[in-house]
Amino acid sequence: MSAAADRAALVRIGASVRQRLEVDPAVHRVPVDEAEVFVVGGFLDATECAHLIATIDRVAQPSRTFDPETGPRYRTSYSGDVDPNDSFARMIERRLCDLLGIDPTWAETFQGQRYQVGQEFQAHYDWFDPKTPYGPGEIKRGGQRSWTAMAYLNDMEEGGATDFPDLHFSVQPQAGALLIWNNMRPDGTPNPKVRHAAQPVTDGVKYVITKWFRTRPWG
Ligand SMILES: O=C(O)CCC(=O)C(=O)O
Ligand SMILES: [Fe+2]
Repeated sequence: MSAAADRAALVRIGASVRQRLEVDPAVHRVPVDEAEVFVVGGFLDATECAHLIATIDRVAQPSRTFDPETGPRYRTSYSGDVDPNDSFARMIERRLCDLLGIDPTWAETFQGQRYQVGQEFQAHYDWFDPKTPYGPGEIKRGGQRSWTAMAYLNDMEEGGATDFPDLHFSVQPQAGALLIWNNMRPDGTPNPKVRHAAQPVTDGVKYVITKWFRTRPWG
């Protein structure tokens, strides 16, 4: 797959998801100019959040990152992949993929993540940099990460926000809310403005579940 073909595919997936989300009355666009960010309140109900939290507690291990250069404090949360054959996870996956209009085979397995007091995920991009040692391999295996969808599984009154420093906004976790953003610009190139961080948790435990969509079938 050539870089140009991938870029054209990223333009297409950017446009198709944008058009679908913009006409969905449950979806709200975050008013920022330099990136496409959407929120959906109540995407998951309380029972679904509780079920996913229990799943994360079963699979969570100290988080890893792709980049071996990152320091020890870079991603201190615990995370783990949700069993892709779990029927409950598949039901949530179908709902999410239907919302975005992307086939589930184009997305990575759900990753659950848990942050205890003091834990964080420092500022990063979800898109792959082809200049890193792991970038070309990932891009070969399903292509660039196009959209990210992340659901909060519990409320946090303070601490643990998802912060987009270059877009000047942050989102405080609310149980069941879904945050969706395009990692690319509409022209299919990586968006330098979508850098984001999970700020340190100051009280309680934060749980999220994330799905990263690619450019073509993954895996
Ligand atoms: O936990 C958050 O608020 C952000 C998580 C994140 O950036 C990711 O999973 O890629
Ligand atoms: Fe991220």
